[in-house]
Amino acid sequence: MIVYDIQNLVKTYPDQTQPANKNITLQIYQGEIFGILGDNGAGKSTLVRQMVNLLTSDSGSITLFGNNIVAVPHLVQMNVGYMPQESGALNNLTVGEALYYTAHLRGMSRVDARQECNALLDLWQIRELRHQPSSRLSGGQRRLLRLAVAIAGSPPVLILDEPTNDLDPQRRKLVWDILRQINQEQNTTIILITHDAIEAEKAIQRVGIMRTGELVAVGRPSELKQQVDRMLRLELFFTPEIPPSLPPHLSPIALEPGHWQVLLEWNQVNPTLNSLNLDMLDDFRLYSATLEDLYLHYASKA
Ligand SMILES: Nc1ncnc2c1ncn2[C@@H]1O[C@H](COP(=O)(O)OP(=O)(O)OP(=O)(O)O)[C@@H](O)[C@H]1O
Repeated sequence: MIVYDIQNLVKTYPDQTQPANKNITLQIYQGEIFGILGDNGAGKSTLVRQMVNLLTSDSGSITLFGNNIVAVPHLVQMNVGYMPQESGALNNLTVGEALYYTAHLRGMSRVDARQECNALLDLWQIRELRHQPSSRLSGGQRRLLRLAVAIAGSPPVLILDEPTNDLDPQRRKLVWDILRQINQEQNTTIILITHDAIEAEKAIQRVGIMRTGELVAVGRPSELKQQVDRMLRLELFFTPEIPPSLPPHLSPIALEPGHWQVLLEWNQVNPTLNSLNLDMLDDFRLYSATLEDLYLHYASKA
């Protein structure tokens, strides 16, 4: 069953010359975890903000469960738990109040909303913050509260804009575990934007990769990886001022100053290694492809 049907979506911000989204067509199916990956400024947040009706589109259409989201009031509010990337305070509500009122507004009785609040405090391991005003939380604590608010009342769809930002490794794992759990137990459809490609690989079932406002690849990671799977990732570490010379047909991706990545066919490995002046390198490593390589492959193609 199709949950979201997005057709030919275009959005240009008033003061911009280039569109932030160019003709995006995408279907999201019930019960899937769909990851949106892409570089900074690729148009990911713009896309999801249109999907939750916070931003109007210039043209194109979005339906949710078969109804146009602009034409049917409250459709998004009743069905979608949205966590924006920016996480300001929730109107000075305490943590417990934010969870209780959200669950109640999403249709739960007062008694059920109180139970939901308690369950969420335990699930997200934030019980000790129950009476704390949300304005006095740390960035990571606020992120967990925002996630808990998004899932309060068990909406059938979640849209999460960078759910693991600001979190330490232990809490990142908690987030991925909980998302997998509610997806499996409640068949919740989860759409998430992430830069956490390595962790996302364990959870997401389909991925859409965006580049300069366009969806450049959509599919299961395993399908998309067939393009790069036969490839190996060579990482080169060197003094930033003295980059190594590579055979001309290879284009390195600069991960940071003095750290390059090159995707190689198997038969290119030996000639490439032989061509390198190892005295000029601090180190090199060779890996098989991951979702992160897939993302770099599609997102950074010229
Ligand atoms: N409110 C705005 N007004 C004008 N331009 C905007 C606005 N928000 C975003 N943009 C521009 O639209 C483009 C897409 O931005 P968007 O925030 O959707 O990217 P993103 O993929 O979510 O990036 P990031 O990973 O950095 O969050 C960028 O060029 C950005 O500068």
